[in-house]
Amino acid sequence: MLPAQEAEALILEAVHPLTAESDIEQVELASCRDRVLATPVTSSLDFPHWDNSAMDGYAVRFEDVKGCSAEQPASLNIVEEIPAGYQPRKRVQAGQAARILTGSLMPAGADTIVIQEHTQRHEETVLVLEPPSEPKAFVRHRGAFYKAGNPLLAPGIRLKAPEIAVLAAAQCTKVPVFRRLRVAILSTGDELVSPEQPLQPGQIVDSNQYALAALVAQIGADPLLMGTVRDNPDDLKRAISTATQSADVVLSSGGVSVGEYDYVDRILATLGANIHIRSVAIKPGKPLTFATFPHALYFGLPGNPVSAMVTFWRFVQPAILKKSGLATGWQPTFIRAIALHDLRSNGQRETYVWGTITLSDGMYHFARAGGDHSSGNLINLAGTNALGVMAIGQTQVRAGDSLQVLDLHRG
Ligand SMILES: Nc1nc2c(c(=O)[nH]1)N[C@H]1C(S)=C(S)[C@@H](COP(=O)(O)OP(=O)(O)OC[C@H]3O[C@@H](n4cnc5c(N)ncnc54)[C@H](O)[C@@H]3O)O[C@H]1N2
Ligand code: MOO
Ligand SMILES: [Mg+2]
Repeated sequence: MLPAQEAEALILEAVHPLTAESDIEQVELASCRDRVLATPVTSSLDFPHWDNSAMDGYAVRFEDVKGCSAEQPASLNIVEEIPAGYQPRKRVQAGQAARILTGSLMPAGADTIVIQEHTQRHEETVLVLEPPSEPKAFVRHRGAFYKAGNPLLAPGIRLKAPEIAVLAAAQCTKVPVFRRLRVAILSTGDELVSPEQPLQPGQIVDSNQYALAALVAQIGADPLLMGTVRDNPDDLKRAISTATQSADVVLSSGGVSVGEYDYVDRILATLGANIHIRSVAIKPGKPLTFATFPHALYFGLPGNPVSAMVTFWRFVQPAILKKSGLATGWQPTFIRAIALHDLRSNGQRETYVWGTITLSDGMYHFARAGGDHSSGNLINLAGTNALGVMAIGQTQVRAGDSLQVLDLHRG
């Protein structure tokens, strides 16, 4: 049994992110949300594109207003009004000002903005009652935010609202992103039926297929639902072989423990897979298989519903995120929280306790889910958003103690 951290390192080491030209596709700007940028983006535009005003007020020469006060205001003649989108035609000379609105182009001759609140308007004259704090006050200068030709966005970032705003402003209408990974999902077990089938004694519904498909889609990959496979070596061999040829990552659930119908590892071996991991010292999730084929990663997840999801969150999700081309941020998010209940473990494996984190007074608190913490109990996993972690050798956490928590940030 490998310690969890060693298993994680071994898995991430075996994951090679998408890089190839053939893995890049161009998507419309309006459809690029949550995709991973594949190539650097630069712009031929400066940001701001022109010197412009940050405030509604008057464009002036600092020289003309620097000594003014309410008692001795500077009186300036207004030569022009510059609303947004208008190209100024007049040069501001000594004793003159231009009326200007936020975002509008600075007129030639002016170097400073006086905000409207510091002025009094009398028809075509403006009195400046308070000098600007410094020359160039409230002027946004061309290129101050970004100079044309420099790197604008780096590859490997997830495109969210701020990055999409940058792409739009840079007129990048077709966005180069990595293709979505294909993740094949198959469930193994003679006892499994689909949700619409009537249940006979001994049968249960294949819930893992749906849970895993949701988890895969939630991190931006495409789930391929391959259905259920009987505990029969020939069927299983055919299904695994097909899955590894049609996907980047294959997830099976069930059939990885020590029973005589647990065929997955044996079949992986006969198909020539390189089996790196057969079990990990975590609870739930001990019988986790990780193997590699030349063009696919294979995770044989345990069949118990909670074990399948815990091993997904702890090991599969970081691997898929790394493989998808993300440059950072694929590691699981562990935070510190105060336990609201006593937690127990036999200390033999790293133990994951499901529950809920809430933030109050700037501190996270972890409440253990009520009910049975069996890895077969999918009922009380619903509504949780975090896993409390107890290290190997740690047999209890007392209410009020701080503990490490895996944040599942399920939104
Ligand atoms: N003698 C031992 N027995 C077991 C060990 C062990 O070390 N020695 N490990 C236990 C642990 S831990 C786990 S976890 C399970 C893992 O078993 P498998 O991965 O082989 O899975 P199955 O035996 O096929 O099924 C286990 C359990 O999960 C249910 N299941 C399976 N697939 C699904 C599905 N798609 N949807 C919902 N539920 C599913 C299945 O009906 C079983 O109840 O092994 C322990 N045994
Ligand atoms: O993975 Mo098992 O009990 O550790 O569910
Ligand atoms: Mg089994």
